[in-house]
Amino acid sequence: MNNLHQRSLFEKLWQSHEVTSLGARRSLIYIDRVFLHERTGSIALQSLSERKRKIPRPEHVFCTMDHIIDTTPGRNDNTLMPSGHKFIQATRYEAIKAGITLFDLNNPDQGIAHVISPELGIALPGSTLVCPDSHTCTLGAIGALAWGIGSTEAEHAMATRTLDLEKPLSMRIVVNGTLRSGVSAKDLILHIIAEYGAQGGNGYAVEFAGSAIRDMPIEERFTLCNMAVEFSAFTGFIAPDEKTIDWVKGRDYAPKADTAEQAEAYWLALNSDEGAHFDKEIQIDADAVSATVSWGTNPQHSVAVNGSVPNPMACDDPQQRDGMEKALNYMDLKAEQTLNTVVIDAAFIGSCTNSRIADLRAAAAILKNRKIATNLRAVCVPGSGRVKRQAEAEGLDLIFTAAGFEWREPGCSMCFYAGGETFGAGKRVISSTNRNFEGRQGPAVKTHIASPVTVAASALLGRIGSAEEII
Ligand SMILES: CC(C)[C@H](C(=O)O)[C@@H](O)C(=O)O
Ligand code: SF4
Repeated sequence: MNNLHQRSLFEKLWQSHEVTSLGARRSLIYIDRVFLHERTGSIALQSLSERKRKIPRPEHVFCTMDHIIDTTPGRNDNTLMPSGHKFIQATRYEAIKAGITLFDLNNPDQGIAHVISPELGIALPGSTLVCPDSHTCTLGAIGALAWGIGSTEAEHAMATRTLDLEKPLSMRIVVNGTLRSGVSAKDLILHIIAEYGAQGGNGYAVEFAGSAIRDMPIEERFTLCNMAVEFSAFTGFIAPDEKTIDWVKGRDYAPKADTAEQAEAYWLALNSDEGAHFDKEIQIDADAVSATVSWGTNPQHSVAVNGSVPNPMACDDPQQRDGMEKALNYMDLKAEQTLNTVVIDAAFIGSCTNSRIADLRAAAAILKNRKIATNLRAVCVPGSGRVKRQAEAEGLDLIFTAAGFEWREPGCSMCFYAGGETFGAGKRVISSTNRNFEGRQGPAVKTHIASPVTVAASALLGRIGSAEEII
């Protein structure tokens, strides 16, 4: 039974940040922290400074270099993106002038925005954080209300600490049961998007709940929420629990001493009340999820690694059928072709989806004492300087390089061609990233998205394959 006192987590997060109602589902929402990167943040900073607008609370604004920077060892401001160094230098100049915190190329804490903002305790449970980048929803994993905005909104948020927002509808995705061994959050989110469509979350703020989510380590929760935007959701989030508190505790920008205790008690109360209303609910059986890989040009085009490419003729919706046919054509695949016979040219482990320490450990466990297939190029790019150092302290870098992977400096790298890094025209890549759109990883590149263990296993096999085939 619903009543007005029973509120969903989303209601609690929204109401605790509502400065005022602007009528007709619009509210002015208080923004706790703004995060920027050099690709879009530089534009917002430059525009603010041209209009002579100051950032009144610069201590709440942070900026990293991740998108277009070079990720090869010994890097400098030069990048494969034509005139990319100008973005980097403009970001540096404006960030210093505005007095915000900058994680510059040589900063030991530099990394991908969505990896470092929780890692440093800048994103916190119960807080609002915005960034001109669509994967800001990643931070919902620890119970933050975080979403991607445009550069103009970023200017507004920096200048006023508020944003005028239309309230999304609420959805709860309840995942009960247990994910099978070798099946991770990445497989789960690809499964959900394949099942309910890339538009399935459009207009909704999505809470992930259920026993499989409670059982999930925090690092996998980041992966799950990261792809809420690939489901077209406004954002995705998970109620904080003891695991969240342990993960956040003591981080650089997290509350300290007495305020930490108060904050932790508050965070633990941030969950959906029994009987709270949701505009939509979906139930997923975790036991039914297999290791999953994309075959097409949209994350919705995903199937079990051991399965086969669907036949567009079997699809009733003419628009979707057309999309599937175009995707098969671009990906150079045939309807009903078995996926684990598809030969790959390259493998990539990295991105804000899967470049945290748990991802690298999981991939390294598959690669240990093994070698990647001949004629295959494989690259691993840790998500942050901290992840990289931790991995090196554990000897994971040596496992990757002994297997034949390149080991690089933190950044978005081959997740997105914006920085110019690519495996080369027309190559077929198995990738731990979140987007498989045409040209996403470079001209004519064919991207198959999968979990880090599937990427590692496929790199060894030289074709798409699951970890089950290795162990
Ligand atoms: C460049 C940036 C705005 C973009 C985003 O919004 O997500 C990028 O990070 C991506 O993954 O496509
Ligand atoms: S790693 Fe990829 S998805 Fe994530 S912010 Fe960078 S470009 Fe976007």
